[in-house]
Amino acid sequence: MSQFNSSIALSQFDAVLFDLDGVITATAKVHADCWKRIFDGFLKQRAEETDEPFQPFDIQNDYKLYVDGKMRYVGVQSFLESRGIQLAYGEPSAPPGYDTVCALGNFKDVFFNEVLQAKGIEVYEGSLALIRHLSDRGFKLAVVSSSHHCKAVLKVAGIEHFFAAVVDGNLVDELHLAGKPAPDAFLLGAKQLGVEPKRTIVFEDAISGVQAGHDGGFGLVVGVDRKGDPEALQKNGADIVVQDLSELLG
Ligand SMILES: O=P(O)(O)OC[C@H]1O[C@@H](O)[C@H](O)[C@@H](O)[C@@H]1O
Repeated sequence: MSQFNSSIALSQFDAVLFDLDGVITATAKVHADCWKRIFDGFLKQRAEETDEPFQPFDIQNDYKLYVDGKMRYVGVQSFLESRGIQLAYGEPSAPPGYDTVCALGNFKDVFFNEVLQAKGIEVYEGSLALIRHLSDRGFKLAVVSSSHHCKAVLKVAGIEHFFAAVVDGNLVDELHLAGKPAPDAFLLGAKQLGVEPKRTIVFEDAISGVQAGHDGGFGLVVGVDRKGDPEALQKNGADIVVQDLSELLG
């Protein structure tokens, strides 16, 4: 029997669904930094207008709990709600700005594109090694990400050929699916691969992502702890937690 590591038998599974940002590529940090930049600008302006103290966006807390893994505008809404701030939703076509949920999300996207252009994309070595290992052994692989940049990131990283299906933010929008923490995007990934959720492994670094994997009834949800908080992933649905995917190569 082929072993994943001492406790996971590969023969129990046919497929693997990977989140992108923070699991395959180091782009979770880029997203988090860009969100901080945009929310801090917004919160500073609001503090001046309302005479209330400026309480900055905290990546460790605010990003992790309210934004990480979620669809762009859902993340904005979720964070604003946590601060008791009401803002009109606006239109996805809105120019970047601070006046609506969509404008804030679009503003962040401007920064994200700039940083990506300037810094490029880092693929985690351990993730690439595991992807190669699974691909060589005939596993069906897919990427399931909330990001609209998912396909571009996979392409620039030169790894798109490993994946038989990609469910990204564009497809979630197009099909009007509920984004993570709802399991719909992962379930669509499994459907596109033609596999049973029970025989599929999910890899996720976000709280919203392990919740989605758990609620989708997947055979194994692996939490990838890039933020030094394995308990948060375990509490929200991860069956096991690793620091790096290379740990599963045994
Ligand atoms: O704005 P995008 O690129 O569509 O990304 C949406 C979300 O994608 C997720 O993968 C990230 O964890 C979030 O930080 C990000 O907000």
